[in-house]
Amino acid sequence: MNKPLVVITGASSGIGEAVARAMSQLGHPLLLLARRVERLEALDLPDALCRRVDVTDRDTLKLALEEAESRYGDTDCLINNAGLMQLGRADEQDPAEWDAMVDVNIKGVLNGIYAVARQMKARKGGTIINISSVAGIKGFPNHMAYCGTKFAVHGLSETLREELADDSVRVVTIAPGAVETELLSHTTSSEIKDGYEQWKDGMGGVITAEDIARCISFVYQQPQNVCIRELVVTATRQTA
Ligand SMILES: NC(=O)C1=CN([C@@H]2O[C@H](COP(=O)(O)OP(=O)(O)OC[C@H]3O[C@@H](n4cnc5c(N)ncnc54)[C@H](OP(=O)(O)O)[C@@H]3O)[C@@H](O)[C@H]2O)C=CC1
Ligand SMILES: O=CCS(=O)(=O)O
Repeated sequence: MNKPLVVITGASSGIGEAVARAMSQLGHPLLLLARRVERLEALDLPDALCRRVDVTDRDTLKLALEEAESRYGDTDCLINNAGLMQLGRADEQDPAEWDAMVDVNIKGVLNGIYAVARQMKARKGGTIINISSVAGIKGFPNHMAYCGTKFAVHGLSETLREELADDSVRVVTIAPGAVETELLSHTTSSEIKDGYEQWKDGMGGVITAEDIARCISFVYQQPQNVCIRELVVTATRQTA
C-alpha cells in the first residue's frame, strides 16, 4: 500500500535531515523544505519534492504544500522542525537575534500549522509533530529568547492538541536536550559557544540527530488513536 505524504521543515541539516532519511526508509513520499535547497536535493531521496522555502513566508510554505499534495496526496504528517538558536546574555544580545528566533521558531511553526490544520481536521486524521526543546521546559543561562520561543512551542502545541483531538488529529511535542548538529553555529558569541562545547564534553558527548529521528519515527508509527503527547529526550548524562 502506498504510504502518505510527510512534510519536514528544516530538512537540510541535523534533525530534519535525519528524519527525512528515516521517513524515506519507511517508504513515505516527502516534501522537504529549507532555504538551502541544494542540500535537500543532495540527499537524493526517492519521491521527495524539495523546495526552497523560508518558514517565515506563510504563503510560499502553503504553495509548496499544495504542490506536494497534488503529486502525493494529502499531508498525513507535518514535522515542524526548522529552528534557530542564537544564544546570548539578556543584557548584551542584539535584539535582532530575538526577532529572528521569534520569527522562525514560533511564527514558522504557526505557519506550518496554518498550512495543514484545516485540512487534517476536515479529513479527521493526521499528525503534527512540533520540535521544541528541553529549553521549552526549563530555563538555561544565555537562553532567554531561545527559551521563550521554545516555551511558546510547548504552549501552542498543548492548545492545538486540545482543539484537534476530537477530530483524531494528533499533536506531538518533541523536546530534545543537546543534540550534535549545526544548531550552535547560529550563535555569534564565541565565549558562549566555547562554554556550550565544554558543557557537552563534560557529559561525554551528546545524542545524535539519528537518535531523535528514531524517536519521531516511533511516535508517528503508533496507531492513530495513540498519541504520545510529548517526548523529552536527552543524553543520559545530561542533568540540566
Ligand atoms: N541540536 C540541538 O541541541 C537541539 C535542537 N532542537 C531543535 O531542533 C530543530 C532542528 O535543529 P538542529 O537540527 O539541531 O539544527 P540545524 O541547524 O542543523 O538545523 C536547522 C534547520 O532549520 C532550517 N531553518 C532555519 N531557519 C529557517 C528558515 N527561516 N526557513 C526554513 N528553514 C530554516 C535550516 O535550514 P536552512 O538553513 O537551509 O534554511 C536547517 O535545516 C530546531 O527547532 C532546534 O531548535 C531542540 C533541542 C536541541
Ligand atoms: O535546544 C537546545 C538544546 S539545549 O541548549 O536547551 O540543551
